[in-house]
Amino acid sequence: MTVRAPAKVNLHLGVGPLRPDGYHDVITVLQAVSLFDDLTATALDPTELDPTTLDPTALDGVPPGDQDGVVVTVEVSGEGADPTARGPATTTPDVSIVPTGRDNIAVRAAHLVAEAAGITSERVHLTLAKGIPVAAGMAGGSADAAAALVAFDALWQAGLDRVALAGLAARLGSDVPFPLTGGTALGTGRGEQLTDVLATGEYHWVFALADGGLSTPAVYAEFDKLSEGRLRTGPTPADDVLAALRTGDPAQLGAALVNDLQPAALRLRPALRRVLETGRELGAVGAIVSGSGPTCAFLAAGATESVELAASLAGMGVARAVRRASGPAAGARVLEGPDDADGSGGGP
Ligand SMILES: C[C@](O)(CO)[C@H](O)COP(=O)(O)OP(=O)(O)OC[C@H]1O[C@@H](n2ccc(N)nc2=O)[C@H](O)[C@@H]1O
Ligand SMILES: Nc1ncnc2c1ncn2[C@@H]1O[C@H](COP(=O)(O)OP(=O)(O)OP(=O)(O)O)[C@@H](O)[C@H]1O
Repeated sequence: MTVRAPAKVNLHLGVGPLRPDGYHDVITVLQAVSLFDDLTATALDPTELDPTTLDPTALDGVPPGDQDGVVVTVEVSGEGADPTARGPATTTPDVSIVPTGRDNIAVRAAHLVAEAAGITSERVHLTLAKGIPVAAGMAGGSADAAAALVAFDALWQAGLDRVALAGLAARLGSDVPFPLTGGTALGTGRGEQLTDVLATGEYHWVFALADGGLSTPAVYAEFDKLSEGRLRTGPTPADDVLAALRTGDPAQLGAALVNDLQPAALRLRPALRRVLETGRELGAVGAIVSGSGPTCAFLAAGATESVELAASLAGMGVARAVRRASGPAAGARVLEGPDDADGSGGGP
């Protein structure tokens, strides 16, 4: 079974002061965009993990005590696939590499579904075909976690409803509930409490991907440093973005984009300033760091303009890669088969 889940961009990210629990209250407007991760879950015969025949790397990261119960192995391709995965261990942790053991967020999602469904012994192999850049502020891990919740709920016939899935999602991360639903939504609390917003129109985005990732906690910590000594009340409300979304006018939305984490991301990655300026000079109607960065998101006036903007940005050589996407995109859903590779659900 394959489940496809979308990336996100924060159209508004208002951040309040640090809370006692280590999180920040936020008011955010999230839009799902058409960059996807595809998660394929294949149930294995338990003998396929027989220790005498098993690939010795298949249980990497699985504590010995857990190897008789629910075992989920992971293989990654695309963005974040570790070229040295089978080579010697390195000492420098790289946030832009996707882990394949128990710390992969999709595996953590599988264990939560197993717990909720009373599953104690299953073997499943996951392949993650990642189109969403890693540690890039586009919620790629969260998309995989959402996809895993949907996949394991179906595979193990757990019968979890949307509310139950959203509850498990919030336990996995603040960004995880959103890719379950997709579209455009308002997030409050630490970002996990979602409500629908009235949005019209289709928006054409260009994303400038950066070399290496940025750690979300590090960016929030930098935000705290920058806020020191300033009187901060709650997070800034999203009124301008919400009003722009009702009009469907990209220029109005572009002018209303807000990201309170942007100064922190720019402090950690000063080179992003130049990327944002370049996009603006090339005619983007909006330019912003996506979430905790380091991806820069540019809103184009329309589809044609986005093609031109992407080509020009790529030509300027300011980014590792440039991707076009449109929003809002659908939330996590099962692909019906090979004919559904475009994610349309196989409908007419
Ligand atoms: C930057 C955003 O992507 C914007 O949507 C999110 O706020 C981050 O969401 P996420 O990656 O799912 O983050 P979580 O896994 O929940 O939290 C990771 C860490 O980020 C920081 N964090 C996250 C969310 C939040 N509202 N306040 C925080 O301070 C905390 O240090 C936390 O320990
Ligand atoms: N399935 C996964 N895909 C990507 N990263 C994962 C996954 N599982 C665990 N991780 C780890 O999570 C970290 C954050 O990766 P992710 O791609 O979700 O970042 P992000 O897009 O910046 O997150 P967000 O926008 O939600 O703050 C990475 O450093 C990575 O090592």
